Amino acid sequence: MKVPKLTDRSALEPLLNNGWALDTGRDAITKTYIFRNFIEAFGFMTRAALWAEKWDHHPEWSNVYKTVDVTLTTHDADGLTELDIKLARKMDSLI
Ligand SMILES: C[C@H](O)[C@H](O)[C@H]1CNC2=NC(N)=NC(=O)C2=N1
Repeated sequence: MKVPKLTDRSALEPLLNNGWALDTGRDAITKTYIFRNFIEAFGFMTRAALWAEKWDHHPEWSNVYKTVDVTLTTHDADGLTELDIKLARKMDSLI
């Protein structure tokens, strides 16, 4: 299903004030989460994965020990959409 690109960029503002940054190379947002240990990091990924699957919207992410690097963008739209805002907010609520 096609989703429209984000036109109201003001929706990004609260996220950019909460650790998210605009990717320099493309229309995406990124955040690095650092947890106390691997189990906390992996627990976060597990919880986020369930929402990603439920919403059929998936992060690009990697994990090294207690660090999780996340990039959100909508591949179908080749850029940011409401789905990325929604998933970013959800991820922030899961830490
Ligand atoms: C077929 C399936 O619905 C699509 O491939 C979904 C899956 N997850 C997705 N995740 C993200 N981030 N962007 C997409 O465009 C996307 N598309």
